[in-house]
Amino acid sequence: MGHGLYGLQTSKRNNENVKHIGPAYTNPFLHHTPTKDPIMEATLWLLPIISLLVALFLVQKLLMKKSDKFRLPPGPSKLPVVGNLHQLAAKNMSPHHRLRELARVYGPIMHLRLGEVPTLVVSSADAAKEVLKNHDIRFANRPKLMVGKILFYNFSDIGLSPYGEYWRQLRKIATLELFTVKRVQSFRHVREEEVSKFIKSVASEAAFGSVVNLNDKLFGLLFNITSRIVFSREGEDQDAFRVFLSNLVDALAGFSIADLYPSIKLLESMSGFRKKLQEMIKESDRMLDPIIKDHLSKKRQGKAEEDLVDVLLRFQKENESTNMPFSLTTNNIKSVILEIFSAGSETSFSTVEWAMSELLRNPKVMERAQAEVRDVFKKKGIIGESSLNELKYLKLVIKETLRLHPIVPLLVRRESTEHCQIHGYDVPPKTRLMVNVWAIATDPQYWEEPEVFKPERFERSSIDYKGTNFEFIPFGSGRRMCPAIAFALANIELLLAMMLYHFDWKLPAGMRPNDLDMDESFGITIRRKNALCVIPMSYAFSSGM
Ligand code: HEM
Repeated sequence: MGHGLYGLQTSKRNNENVKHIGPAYTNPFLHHTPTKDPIMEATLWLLPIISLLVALFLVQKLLMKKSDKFRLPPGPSKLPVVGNLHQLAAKNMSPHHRLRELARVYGPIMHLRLGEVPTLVVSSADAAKEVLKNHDIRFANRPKLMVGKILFYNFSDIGLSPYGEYWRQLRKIATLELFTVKRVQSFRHVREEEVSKFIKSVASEAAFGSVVNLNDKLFGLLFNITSRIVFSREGEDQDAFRVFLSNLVDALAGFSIADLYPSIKLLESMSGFRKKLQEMIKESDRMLDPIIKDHLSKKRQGKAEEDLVDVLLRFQKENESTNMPFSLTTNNIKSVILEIFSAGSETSFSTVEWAMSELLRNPKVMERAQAEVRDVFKKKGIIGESSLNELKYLKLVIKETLRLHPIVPLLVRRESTEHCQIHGYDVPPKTRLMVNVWAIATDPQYWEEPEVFKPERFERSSIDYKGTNFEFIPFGSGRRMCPAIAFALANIELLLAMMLYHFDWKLPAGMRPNDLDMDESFGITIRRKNALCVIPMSYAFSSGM
């Protein structure tokens, strides 16, 4: 498939030469447009929506008749038009929690209809193996969510692009160029410098016995590391990016009204979702256009160290000059950068925050992990990445964190391309797939005391991150599994090791370990609802380390 399919070159918002002009930047997400006449507006909204819903109901009736001959998986009864949306929204629980509850009633292979979208929800290791291994190719596609169309330049990132030649080529660049172990190692000095700045900043607060908001500090750190790796700059506009990221995560969930009723194109504009995404792409262009321009300028030519934007531009140039059938437009490159940037900061930051939360709630585990880090670093006399391989227990702590808090608990949405049978049930084409990896990783069928944080459970186990042990697949499995595991672990391991080496950590006055809340914010990723606030006490500075 040619790249022309993926670039929206004709549209104004995707004009690669677009420049940010006009007055000083204001964050579009923090402003509301005042409505003129709410009653009139509501009436104008309702009439077409009701007619559309009635039409949709009739179409669904027809479709249901057609699908009678199928043996669909079990699931809760469906209401006209909304399907099972009301059951998913009930109890105000995050989707992965609610889906686990429903799976306990209807079984590990469950059929839902979310709006008009048929959805298969898989909640056991056996069933996950069936869809992600035995039928991997049939579920290797991604649904065409609006966010992919607008924000990722017509699905031209890695994660949302349809299964096909373009994705294959891009995935090859990802695994052979962007996320190789060698590339990850080449950024070691970036991670070490940024983590060292972070440690100093925490130490200065520790000197006063202050309570530190780890959420803010960790986000800032991961944002800086990712900015330097991707485009060799310290992160700018951190606050605006945080809001941007939060909107992006919501949009990726696929729960916007336009994504739930994809056949009603009018809903894209009526719901305001299209407008919001268009504002986001302007914001993204405002951040990325100068970066690309800067990388193309003479200034950067001949720089010894390639960042990820350089790698992508080099690939673009090489393919153009050799007339390869596959090449990348600048919009394609921006789309990949945006994806790496979002995935790179959010996932690692949340994992470290959950790991620290679990360690604070489990002082014995904290003690053992700290003893190991301090022992290894002191013996080797090196505090940094080269000692990480010896931190066996710390690696188990990270595994156990990802078991209880897999950051993408339902995996990134997939969609079936053809009819198939899963454990005797029919799954028609264009069925969306959610694999509840959190429900599987907390299932007593596979895990003893599944709700307890116990890194030792992995001590004599061969379970790894490669996606072949289906009771533990925080990075997914199969063709579309996360290509950046080494990239993610490099950040997480170094950061945690340094935090445990340099500080003892205490909860704010009067709080006992069990008082620390572990509430998740509502959404499609697993994030802490409340910031993690702790008191660091410097440990190692006196020993000159
Ligand atoms: C703790 C950290 C991370 C976790 C838990 C995680 C998890 C995941 C999961 C569950 C998927 C979907 C897999 C599937 O559909 O089977 C995914 C896909 C992806 N991840 Fe990660 N990820 C992490 C870090 C990262 C980082 C740091 C990057 C990039 C710098 C990244 C880039 C991607 C990309 C590009 C895809 C899409 C792959 C495709 O569709 O072919 N991830 N990740």
